[in-house]
Amino acid sequence: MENGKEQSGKEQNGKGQPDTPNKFQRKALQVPVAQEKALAYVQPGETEIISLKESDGRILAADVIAPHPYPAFRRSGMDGYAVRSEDTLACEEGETVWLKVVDHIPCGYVSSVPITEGTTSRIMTGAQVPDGADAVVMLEATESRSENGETYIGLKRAIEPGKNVTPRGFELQEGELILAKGREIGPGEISVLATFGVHEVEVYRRPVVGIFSTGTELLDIDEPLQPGKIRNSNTYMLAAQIREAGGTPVVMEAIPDDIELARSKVASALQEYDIVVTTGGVSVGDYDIMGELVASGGVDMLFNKVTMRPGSVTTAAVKDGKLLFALSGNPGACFVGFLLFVRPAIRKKLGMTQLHLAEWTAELGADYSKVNNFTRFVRGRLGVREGRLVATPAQLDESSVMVTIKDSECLIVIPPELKGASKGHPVTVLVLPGAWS
Ligand SMILES: Nc1nc2c(c(=O)[nH]1)N[C@H]1C(S)=C(S)[C@@H](COP(=O)(O)OP(=O)(O)OC[C@H]3O[C@@H](n4cnc5c(N)ncnc54)[C@H](O)[C@@H]3O)O[C@H]1N2
Ligand code: MOO
Ligand SMILES: [Mg+2]
Repeated sequence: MENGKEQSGKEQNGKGQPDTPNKFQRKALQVPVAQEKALAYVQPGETEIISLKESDGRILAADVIAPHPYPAFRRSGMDGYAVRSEDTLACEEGETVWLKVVDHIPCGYVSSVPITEGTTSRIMTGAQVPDGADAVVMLEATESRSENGETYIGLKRAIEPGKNVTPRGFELQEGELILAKGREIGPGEISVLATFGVHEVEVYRRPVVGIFSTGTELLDIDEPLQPGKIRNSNTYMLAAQIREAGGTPVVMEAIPDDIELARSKVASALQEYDIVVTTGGVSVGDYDIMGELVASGGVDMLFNKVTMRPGSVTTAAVKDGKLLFALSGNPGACFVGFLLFVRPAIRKKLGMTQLHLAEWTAELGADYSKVNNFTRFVRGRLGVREGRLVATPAQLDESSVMVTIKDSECLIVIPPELKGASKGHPVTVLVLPGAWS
């Protein structure tokens, strides 16, 4: 049963918990409106300077400009001989052109012998092409002979100017923008930064995100199962999601459904961490303390209902400019609530520009019949059929269902006006982090 906890809560209501009169009246915001409302409180955070060696996955906080051209010198693309192309023109008349070898140029060595008419230097891939030469002939295209202690190489084919020579600045010119602020550092970025000797980088500090779950039913993951109780999976799922988003999770102990305990925990967490995320207790049940906490002052509520499923009860508040996201306890809703609201906030704090999940268009892989007044974000798999992207909804996609989260590659967006959708219908999909990338 999807909302079992609220039902048991109601049974216990007989023990005398009065209902708060207006706690059921919530104004539902559209997802983009709610997202913007929360994101308005987020500014890119502080920056720090770290070693490039440790920078994988971090976000650049400043533009990086090329301090020199790259390549910085004319570079040979082959093992062979550096020549003046005009010396090889005679090959066009069928002659073998013989050139005297005047130097031997390994990588890292700069020849002081310029190439003049009738001469050549043996050169290796990656070495600086000597002055005077404008092409490199591959070793395989040459023959050699020795005469009076000198080596000559013979060429049978003319070579065009520039052949096998990478010009200075071919990849980047001095002063060109290498990487813009807001860029995530990955292997390619590390390669380019290392090339330019940028051994330290200014990056945004990872936002520290405090997490705690609420629920008297929660056991920690190392505890044996007890009647009526469940293990706390949301906290650890969220910690992983926070890490993926670029934040540093701080796992706090779960608390029972005690509003005063939650209040003090929220207050101290908001002082200590950049963002606070809770799960559970945001609906209208008797023990849904987070909904009540947010509505009862101490923090400014931004919203407590969003026109989405799962996660309709996703709640957000702000205190001294810091965001509190109170996500649903239902694992599916917690997962989606994080992706739509918390992840973009972490990414904005990190100075990233692409805050939201990538949006693609796909064909629905199976009929989807559930109708709702709210936009559904249905867990699904992505595949390609006859060259077209296909998104297939999970068999079990209820908010309370945990097990299909692990199989999801996207969230299929089913707006209410579709009234369900049949197989083949074009749908927007939000691609989950890590899926297909
Ligand atoms: N009368 C109504 N009942 C419900 C409504 C409603 O509008 N009216 N909304 C439903 C929707 S939608 C959702 S979603 C849930 C939201 O529930 P809460 O956010 O209040 O969460 P809880 O009541 O604390 O728990 C719900 C469910 O999730 C389990 N849970 C909680 N924390 C964790 C955790 N850390 N790890 C794993 N699972 C967790 C909990 O045991 C419950 O089964 O309310 C509906 N009801
Ligand atoms: O918040 Mo609930 O099912 O809409 O997931
Ligand atoms: Mg509840």
